[in-house]
Amino acid sequence: MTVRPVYLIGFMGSGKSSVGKMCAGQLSVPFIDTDTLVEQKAQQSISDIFAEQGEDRFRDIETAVLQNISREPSIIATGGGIVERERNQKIMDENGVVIYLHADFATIANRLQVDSSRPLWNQDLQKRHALYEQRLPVYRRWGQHVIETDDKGLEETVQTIMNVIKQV
Ligand SMILES: Nc1ncnc2c1ncn2[C@@H]1O[C@H](COP(=O)(O)OP(=O)(O)OP(=O)(O)O)[C@@H](O)[C@H]1O
Ligand SMILES: O=C(O)C1=C[C@@H](O)[C@@H](O)[C@H](O)C1
Ligand SMILES: [Mg+2]
Repeated sequence: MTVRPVYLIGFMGSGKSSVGKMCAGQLSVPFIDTDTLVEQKAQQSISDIFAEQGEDRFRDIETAVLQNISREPSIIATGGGIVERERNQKIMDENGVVIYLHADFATIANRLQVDSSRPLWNQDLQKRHALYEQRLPVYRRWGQHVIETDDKGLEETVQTIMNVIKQV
């Protein structure tokens, strides 16, 4: 495997946390989730941070935790909005390999239909869709590798990521 961290990027529900954890297990490297680090740093859930401190403050904490993650080999699941701050691209590009997990909006809507822990998913359909459309080109630009997940289950997505990692 690459001697550098692997950063998974993609929209909410693209599978970064679930497949990231599985990949790290197979590779016996640490699994790191920026959302978890943000919650630990703020001592609050993501929903509470958004409600009480606002999205801008959430983004500040997110960039700070991204910057501070060890540069040892690991699998890092980023938050879906990591592309909201330009600086995050520089941090990831300089330190590791960036893999974009793509899923169509319909696939995501299907995966997240019962979810209420994501404040930006928990808004009306038009806004969610606009957010998706706005971010899509950014994920594609930032991803050094792109993995299509629509027609893949968790296991198959993990195997595809492993194949990419073997080659970098
Ligand atoms: N390829 C897949 N096949 C089937 N289910 C999937 C797939 N990828 C993700 N899921 C399901 O979608 C849900 C959300 O996945 P996950 O939490 O990993 O997304 P995420 O990219 O980490 O989202 P966020 O940006 O909000 O952290 C989970 O229930 C997960 O099991
Ligand atoms: O897409 C987003 O902006 C977010 C995705 C989640 O991973 C969390 O980071 C939070 O809910 C915001
Ligand atoms: Mg996640």
